[in-house]
Amino acid sequence: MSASVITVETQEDLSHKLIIQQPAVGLSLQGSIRVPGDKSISHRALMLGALAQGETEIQGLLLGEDPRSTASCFQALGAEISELNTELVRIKGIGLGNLQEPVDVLNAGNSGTTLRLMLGILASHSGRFFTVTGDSSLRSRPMSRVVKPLQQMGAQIWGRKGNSLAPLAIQGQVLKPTHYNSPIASAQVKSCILLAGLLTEGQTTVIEPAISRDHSERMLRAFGADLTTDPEAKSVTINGPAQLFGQKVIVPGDISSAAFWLVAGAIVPGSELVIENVGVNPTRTGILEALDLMGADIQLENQREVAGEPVADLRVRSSRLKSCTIAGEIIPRLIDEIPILAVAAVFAEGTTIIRDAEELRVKESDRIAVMAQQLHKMGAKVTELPDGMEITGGTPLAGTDVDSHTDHRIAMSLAIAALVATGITTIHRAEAAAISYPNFTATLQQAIG
Ligand SMILES: O=C(O)C1=C[C@@H](OP(=O)(O)O)[C@@H](O)[C@H](O)C1
Ligand SMILES: C=C(OP(=O)(O)O)C(=O)O
Repeated sequence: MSASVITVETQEDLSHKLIIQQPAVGLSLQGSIRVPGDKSISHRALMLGALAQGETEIQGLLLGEDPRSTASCFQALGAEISELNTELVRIKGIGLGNLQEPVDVLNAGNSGTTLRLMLGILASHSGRFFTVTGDSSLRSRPMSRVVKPLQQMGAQIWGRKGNSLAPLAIQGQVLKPTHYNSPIASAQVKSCILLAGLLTEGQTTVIEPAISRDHSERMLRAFGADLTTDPEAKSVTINGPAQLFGQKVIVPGDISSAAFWLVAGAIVPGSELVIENVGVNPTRTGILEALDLMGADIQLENQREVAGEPVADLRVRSSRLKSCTIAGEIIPRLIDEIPILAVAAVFAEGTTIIRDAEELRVKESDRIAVMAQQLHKMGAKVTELPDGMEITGGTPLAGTDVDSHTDHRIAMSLAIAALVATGITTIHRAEAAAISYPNFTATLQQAIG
């Protein structure tokens, strides 16, 4: 209840310790909050704005570190992007095919989306040479999932471990269209190939095993690309070469960031929170379906469409949760929310089973192993499965030292768990939250009053 429940300590190595102390009288979360702009949409708006002819205006851009990485890469490629110090950003596009050859390595930082989507763009810009890298986490994440289909299109890409790990070198080529049956449901793979198809003459098609987020499809169409989708066949086709024209983009709040407050509101007794202006694109709302299955009390209010994306305010009230099984086609629609869902499961009656989520092992950290270890340290009953977790709820959590492993989603999930743990929880390397949610701690402070 008091502001001193939360303290941030900056360490000598500039990492942050987020210390959360349980007050004598239980805290609850109240009021209305806003979450920052959607990260997936922010990346795409920056990239398409850079590639389009004319000016693009983006309202509500996420000012997190990942979109900053995208912006700096596309500045190095020749786009003029206004400073990322307000959520209103203007871009003077360079026009498709006109990227400059940068004189230095492009650095995607911690962002898989930046690197994988950008690879499709770079590979199709013929006659130019590019080198790309990222931080130590990104340099260990698999790139063959995009390198292989790009090579089928004629791309020339080199890197360590059979061209699968960054740093990568790319010699841009005139590509040929492909009909790609992706073995994984990944919006990054789908988007990479569609972006490579922009400059490629003919029809480039991607088929996915399950539907993944469709922000690229929506935005490519809005910028003028000729794109068709067949939801039954789970396929998308782009007809190239395309022309893109600058647009006004309004970025809704990120449901992946809202997920922390949805779970916090559900598990902290006596809470009632409204999270305003959240994107509720059906390819992203797996978290709402999973929490509904668990008995959470969440209402969608003021549902509307904003610049081609569905948006709503989400009201959550605390309730008793029960276990559920999360597997199959829903996984790509809640993939980034699994760490915080694991926290919800700790407070649910019964055993929650999460399967078919092996993708989590190759995110910013191995999110299965890290969440299982850290929640276990706090006293939770969690068993790692090769492709998920089994979590038996009902054991109270006790505050202790936990570590984000420099993964933003882990840092924030552990902070929410700490709200219902006894004593003091110290989250090491909590600064990672700024990748997708720069004001996370301030909002946490605001919500607990
Ligand atoms: O396309 C995107 O913006 C994203 C797609 C997902 O990754 P995958 O495509 O690897 O599943 C998700 O985990 C990531 O945070 C953002
Ligand atoms: C996996 C994530 O992002 P990316 O793949 O872009 O690094 C995420 O934001 O949880």
